Amino acid sequence: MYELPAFGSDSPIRTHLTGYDLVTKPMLNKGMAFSERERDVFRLHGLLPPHIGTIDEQIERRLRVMRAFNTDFERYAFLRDLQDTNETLFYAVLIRHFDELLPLVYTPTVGEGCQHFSEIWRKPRGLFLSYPNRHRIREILSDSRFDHVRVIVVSDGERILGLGDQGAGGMGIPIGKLSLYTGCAGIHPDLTLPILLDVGTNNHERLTNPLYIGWRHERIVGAEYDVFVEEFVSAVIERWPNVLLQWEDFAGSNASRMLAKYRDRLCTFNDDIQGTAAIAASTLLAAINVTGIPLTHQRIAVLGAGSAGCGISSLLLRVMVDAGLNEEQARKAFFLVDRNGLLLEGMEGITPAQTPFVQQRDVVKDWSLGKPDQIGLFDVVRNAKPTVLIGVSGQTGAFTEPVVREMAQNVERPVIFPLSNPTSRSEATPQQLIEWTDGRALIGTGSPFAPVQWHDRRFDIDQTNNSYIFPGVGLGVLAAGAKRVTDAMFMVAGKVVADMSPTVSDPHGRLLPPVDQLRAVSVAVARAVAIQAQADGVADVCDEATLDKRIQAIVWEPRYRPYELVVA
Ligand SMILES: NC(=O)C1=CN([C@@H]2O[C@H](COP(=O)(O)OP(=O)(O)OC[C@H]3O[C@@H](n4cnc5c(N)ncnc54)[C@H](O)[C@@H]3O)[C@@H](O)[C@H]2O)C=CC1
Ligand SMILES: CC(=O)C(=O)O
Ligand SMILES: [Mg+2]
Repeated sequence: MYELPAFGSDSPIRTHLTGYDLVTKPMLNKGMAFSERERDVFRLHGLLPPHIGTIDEQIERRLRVMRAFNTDFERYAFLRDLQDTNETLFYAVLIRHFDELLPLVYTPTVGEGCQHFSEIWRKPRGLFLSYPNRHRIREILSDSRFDHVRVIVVSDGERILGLGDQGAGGMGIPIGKLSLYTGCAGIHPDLTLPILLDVGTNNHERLTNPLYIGWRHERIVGAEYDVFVEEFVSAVIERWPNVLLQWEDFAGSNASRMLAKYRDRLCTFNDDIQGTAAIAASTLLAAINVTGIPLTHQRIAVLGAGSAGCGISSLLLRVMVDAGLNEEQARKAFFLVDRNGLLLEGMEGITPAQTPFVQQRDVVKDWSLGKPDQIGLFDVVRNAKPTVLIGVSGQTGAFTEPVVREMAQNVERPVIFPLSNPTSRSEATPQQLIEWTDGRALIGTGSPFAPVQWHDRRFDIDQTNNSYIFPGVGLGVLAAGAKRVTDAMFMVAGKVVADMSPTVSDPHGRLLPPVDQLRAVSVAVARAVAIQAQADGVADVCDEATLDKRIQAIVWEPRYRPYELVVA
């Protein structure tokens, strides 16, 4: 149909598509920017209005239309449509206006996008692998349109951000994540494939919505679920032996089980566990530049001991061990609080991922508690006096005023990360945290928040989101030709972002580079990840200059190339 050019280059794209077939192909459509000569050669006269435009003009036109909508959800739907109509233009707008567009194509608005996915579905993008089609997975993947695929993001829609089970509507997340692979790391859209494993939904609203696009069935679970996922993964390995497979927004134990099961069989990682951990570490390391309290002296309370909570704790534990603590000392610094309170030895239902972080009963025996039979977050804050408080519970407002004020009494600069998404699920708002700590809190949020004005000071709010990590990890994996993804690759990714923190040179600076620098961040992450992949023996070794060339050769810029007609 058309040949992918070397991505970094402006060499012509060769295609045999003409006329309507050309302008309706999102990856080739240039709208009114087709030149006079191209209109002659590709028989576009009449299909397009006579005006010949530029991409800059198109960006302005689209922005004007987008801004005229009343709601962000309408803007989301508009941008999804643009992506499915003219992909180059979609990315050109995104990259030039990251600040404005990231919250629309990603969190928080993508959450609404998933909730209302069935109402706005218009054109195929990615693959829905539905349980009733389980015998056809290989056939579906075999389509030649997917020959170039190098990165897959897959979800089963069960834990979409903090919004719970969205069934097939969860497809909005793989689409959004892969938009960031292209937007932040320049991975060409044709190398990416969003996949939704449609194994049913337990969301009653979705099941009873006549417009619901998914398989109308309660979720399959247990052995049937595992066999289905196995069928999917083995078909993926067969079709693309070197693909990078990212697991996203799987619920509860499925996330860690699937990662453990497949991480040695293909090049794969779980973003909620590993990507989140890396950016939480970056933000904490940046905060340490401000507080001066070394990592080895930090006490860390985590609300929500699920995928993200355990992933963050595991990586921070490793970083603490690297900083000089032994493992036993480091474990004592973690206080993980889940639905039933602080994780304690002997508690029922402790998962394998939580096991390293259960506290000894001895530690809490003299604590003063609100209720004798359960140790809640307030009790932890009062007694353990954490220096860091991280929220990955999906529970709106769980960082209450008493909790935050108590923490601020014990710590000069409380480090507080309400990481749950979307905005409506945040454990506290930055405004609250600043007020309750008299402006002393160092804050990282999962979703974007506007700057906070407090007395005569303005606080920029940093977005502690895995979007700083996964696009660069993907680019690094591709550039290195890595066969597996190691934990150390996430560790270095986290450290690189910390090294780019404005706090390295300015203790009053913001914690993270602003999101409009995500392209530079992703390239730096990619470089470090690729070098680590080589050091870990999961990629062939090459010198750094070669690596840089490979990264440059992959990074695609959204601009129009000239076209050449291939006569069949
Ligand atoms: N900022 C970021 O980059 C990321 C943010 N997240 C957010 O973190 C949240 C959790 O994600 P996962 O860990 O993947 O989900 P998960 O479902 O694996 O874990 C959530 C945990 O919170 C616990 N929980 C629920 N209610 C609670 C309560 N009242 N008190 C204490 N614990 C409670 C659950 O029992 C569960 O263990 C979501 O809102 C998600 O959007 C997740 C990944 C990345
Ligand atoms: C950011 C992300 O991956 C989540 O909230 O699940
Ligand atoms: Mg996620």
